[in-house]
Amino acid sequence: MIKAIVTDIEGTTSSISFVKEVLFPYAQTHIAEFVRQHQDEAQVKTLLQDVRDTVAAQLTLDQVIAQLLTWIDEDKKVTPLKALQGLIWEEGYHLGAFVGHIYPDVIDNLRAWKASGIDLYVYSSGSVHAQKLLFGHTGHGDLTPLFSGYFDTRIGAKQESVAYSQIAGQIGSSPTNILFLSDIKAELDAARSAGFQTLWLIREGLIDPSAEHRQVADFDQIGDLNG
Ligand SMILES: CSCCC(=O)C(=O)COP(=O)(O)O
Ligand SMILES: [Mg+2]
Repeated sequence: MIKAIVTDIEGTTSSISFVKEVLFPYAQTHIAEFVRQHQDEAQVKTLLQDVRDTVAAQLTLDQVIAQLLTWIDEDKKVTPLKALQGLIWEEGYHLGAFVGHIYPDVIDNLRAWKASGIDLYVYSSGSVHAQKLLFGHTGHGDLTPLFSGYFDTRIGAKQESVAYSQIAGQIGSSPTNILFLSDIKAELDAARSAGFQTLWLIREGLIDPSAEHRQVADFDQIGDLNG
């Protein structure tokens, strides 16, 4: 019996190209100016300190910015970078520079699952703030009322099973009653190790019926979860 669904974003609810060709370049373009402008504000100050704590205490502001740009290039899921990206994307959403991409098959299925009593959660490397912005500013309106909670790297890395145990604890459900959706096998392996049920989204490419996790091309193929 599925009582809760936890979904990944990039490659699962939303296209990889939206994240890699729209969101990441926007952060890349604006991060230096954003950091310089907001460096004395408490939230940004703490995040810049987190970068120094991760790399080296004596980094100058220019060196911190250079490190952040390197992490963006390398798609590193480092918590202070992900938090800063969220703050920068907030400006982008509010200026109308982009809207959050959601695959059309996602919306009706999320609504149907929620209507059937299944609680919906998000787990992404993007910060919780960035997740709420994306689902709050989609081409299909504000989808945040569908979700009961959000998790990011502050609860743990997505390829570590302990993160999923923590999530199950916070949801307050047995892991066996939680379904995790992702496009990344290592994340699905970690979730399964924690006892979750899993589904592998293959948005582009061929479905392999013999794969270790059941593969689907989109949310429509998932079908009736508790039927
Ligand atoms: C919250 S939208 C931006 C997604 C993001 O920053 C990212 O790194 C993608 O991570 P995911 O865990 O959703 O694959
Ligand atoms: Mg993903």
